[in-house]
Amino acid sequence: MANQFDVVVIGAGPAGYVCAIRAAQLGLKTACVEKWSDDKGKTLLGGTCLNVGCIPSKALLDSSHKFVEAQKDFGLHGIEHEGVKMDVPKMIARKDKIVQTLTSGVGGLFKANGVTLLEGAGKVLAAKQVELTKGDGSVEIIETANVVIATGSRPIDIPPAPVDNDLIVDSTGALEFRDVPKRLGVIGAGVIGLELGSVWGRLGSEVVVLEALDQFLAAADQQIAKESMKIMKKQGLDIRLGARVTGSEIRDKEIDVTYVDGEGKENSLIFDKLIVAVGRRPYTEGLLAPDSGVNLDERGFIFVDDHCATDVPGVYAIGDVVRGPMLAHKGSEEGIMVAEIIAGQKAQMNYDLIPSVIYTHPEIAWVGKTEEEVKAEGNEYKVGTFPFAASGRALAANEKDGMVKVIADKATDRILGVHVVGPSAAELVQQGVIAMEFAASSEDLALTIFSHPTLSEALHEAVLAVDGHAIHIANRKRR
Ligand SMILES: NC(=O)c1ccc[n+]([C@@H]2O[C@H](COP(=O)([O-])OP(=O)(O)OC[C@H]3O[C@@H](n4cnc5c(N)ncnc54)[C@H](O)[C@@H]3O)[C@@H](O)[C@H]2O)c1
Repeated sequence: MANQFDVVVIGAGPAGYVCAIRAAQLGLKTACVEKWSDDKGKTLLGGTCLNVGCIPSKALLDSSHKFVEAQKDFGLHGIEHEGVKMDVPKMIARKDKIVQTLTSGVGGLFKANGVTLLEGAGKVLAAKQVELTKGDGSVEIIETANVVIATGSRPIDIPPAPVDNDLIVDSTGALEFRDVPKRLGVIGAGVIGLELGSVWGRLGSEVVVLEALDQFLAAADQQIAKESMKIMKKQGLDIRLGARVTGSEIRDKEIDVTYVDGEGKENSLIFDKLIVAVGRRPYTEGLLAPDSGVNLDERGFIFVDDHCATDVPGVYAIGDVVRGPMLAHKGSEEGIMVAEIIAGQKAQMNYDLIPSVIYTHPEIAWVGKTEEEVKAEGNEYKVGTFPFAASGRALAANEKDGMVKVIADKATDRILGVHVVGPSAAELVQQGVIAMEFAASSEDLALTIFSHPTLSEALHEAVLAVDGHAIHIANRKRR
């Protein structure tokens, strides 16, 4: 039978929908399969990121930040106010409206680019056929020259704290609280735990974050992690490291959580709500027929090479369902790479320069290597740092917490890593991503003119500090 499509993408999250749009742009006859629907049966596009992840959490982070500013910071500016209150259902409704606008926007982009939306669950069969099971239970077999799997990830459940979607919730449930819990427990001081803990903490919850590891933000540069921990504790987040949750019991609308601390002592805490944010796992349930030929790795991710090709020629996998950081922008770039490869281009992606961001306030962001990684590699390196407390623009904005840190190779001066905790860290690190993508040295950035007064000047000062030339701080004496 002739192929109905050149490409069938399974999953319409930021990896899948971007791949489908790029494939269609390149003249490939493209379909995208999506099974997620709302309670009225309407298909929801955009995946975790748009529906229950990046976008709704940022909406709540922005609302809760404005609330804190109004409550605590307006007075500093001489803005008189009293009785600032938060209408939680209104905040949630604003978030829902943003999500709805963006998800329907993806549908509009599919139409504009000629991507066919196939509503239902996709399954990869042998010989690259895709089985589509629709909402009414009917099944259709789709013939295609290429398949791209982009089915994403799911929150991990842990036996000591099973999610009941009432008192114990995952990251999705934590976006839907109708009022502010008085005592909020969070299991996991990862990205989700810190972001959602911040939202509800700012609105008035007493937040305790229980983290099994002894180290805070183990993947981040540890100087930045320590600075971040200090700032978050100052904001009132009670972060307990080395705290391994061993059990939970629901009694009378309360959760009694037990955890073992660093000394091996058992402790217990009572919460009104508990968020479980202990990581995500690849979502492959019901996806692969036994004879599909697509293999998983030992951790359950779809096994792919550097170009996202699976073991079956013409079948690719991208995004959270394959190795690498579970980040929307990583999945989207993989989607573009794969669409271009299918179209016959020689596309590749630079996995060394994927930026990471934690959208707390201030934000924590980085790209490239941490000082710990550079040290472990044994190469000589230079470090420049600059605190926001010495930035005029940061002081004017009442944003003096945090710092910029730049690491450069001692011999070549090439920038190896840019790490920021502070105001607009995500945007500042993006400048580092661009510089590193062009293999810049710290001197290249030092010779660049930065507008005054901007937060970006903190990055300029940090690269100047790499060679002891910072102007607005005392440089460390060179030995
Ligand atoms: N801003 C962003 O880019 C963003 C936002 C949200 C999610 N994400 C991605 O989604 C994925 C999931 O996020 P996450 O925060 O759930 O995972 P994570 O892996 O970032 O953090 C989970 C944390 O939970 C801890 N943990 C595990 N079991 C525990 C236990 N029994 N008791 C106490 N602590 C325990 C782990 O040590 C870890 O520090 C990540 O890959 C993340 O990068 C990214």
